[in-house]
Amino acid sequence: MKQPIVVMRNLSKSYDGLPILKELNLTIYPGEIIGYIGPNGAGKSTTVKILAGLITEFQGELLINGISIKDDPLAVKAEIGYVPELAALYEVLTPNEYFMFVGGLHGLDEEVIIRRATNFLQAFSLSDYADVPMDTFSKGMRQKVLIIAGILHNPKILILDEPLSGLDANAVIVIKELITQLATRGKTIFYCSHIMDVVEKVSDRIVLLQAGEIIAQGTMEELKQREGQSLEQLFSTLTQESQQLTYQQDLNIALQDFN
Ligand SMILES: Nc1ncnc2c1ncn2[C@@H]1O[C@H](COP(=O)(O)OP(=O)(O)OP(=O)(O)O)[C@@H](O)[C@H]1O
Repeated sequence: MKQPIVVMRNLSKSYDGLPILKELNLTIYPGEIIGYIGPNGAGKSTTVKILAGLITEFQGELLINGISIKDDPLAVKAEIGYVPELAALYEVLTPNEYFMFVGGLHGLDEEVIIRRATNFLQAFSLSDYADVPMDTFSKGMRQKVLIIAGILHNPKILILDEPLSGLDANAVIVIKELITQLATRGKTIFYCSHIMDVVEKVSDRIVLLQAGEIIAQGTMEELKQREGQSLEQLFSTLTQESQQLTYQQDLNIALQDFN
């Protein structure tokens, strides 16, 4: 049996006494693609910020590659690549300048940074923009740059928060393939999203989060067998049915003058 790469034990987080994450228990193995799913406000981003070492105040235990993030945050951060959902980019820089900056923070040699950046820019059809300031870039182009920056240091764990937002169909295919290929090479992918069809296609295991609690997890097949429904229906049943009804009623009221 492989050693787990991530172990969460009773991981909890509160803000002003309000519980946001409630005793999460999760064990993840190298090469797994985890689809981390939940409605807005469920606590997905809070979980990944803890995983990425950005939130250090929490209860419970988090081990990355056997090391407690509380004991050695720097060692843990070196193993993690994080692509946030709404990331700020230094727009005055070109992609190459940005990669030199990010790679430098990770202590990579210039030559390694240039080789990896050049190859990924080529794979993402961005070679022509390698030396163009990013303030003119589309949302999708920026997202590609952020993803490359997240993997430049060859992390064992890649955390992607809504990675496909703003990407066109071709880019989605490339990113999906990238995720699969990284997992084949033993990397662990922690993929947060509410876009069911993509998660269904790429994930080995789906973890459903609702109001800070893991309410179901398993492979797509296991979840389907369990409920006999598609993941989207299951997700709706498990997390959103009552909200959805309220929302439909509210929308009908809001639209009553629009006939
Ligand atoms: N710094 C903070 N202070 C107080 N409350 C916070 C803070 N950060 C997050 N929260 C609250 O924690 C809850 C979970 O937020 P989080 O961003 O983790 O959810 P999410 O599942 O990522 O949602 P989304 O899909 O909308 O990104 C929300 O109710 C949010 O208001």
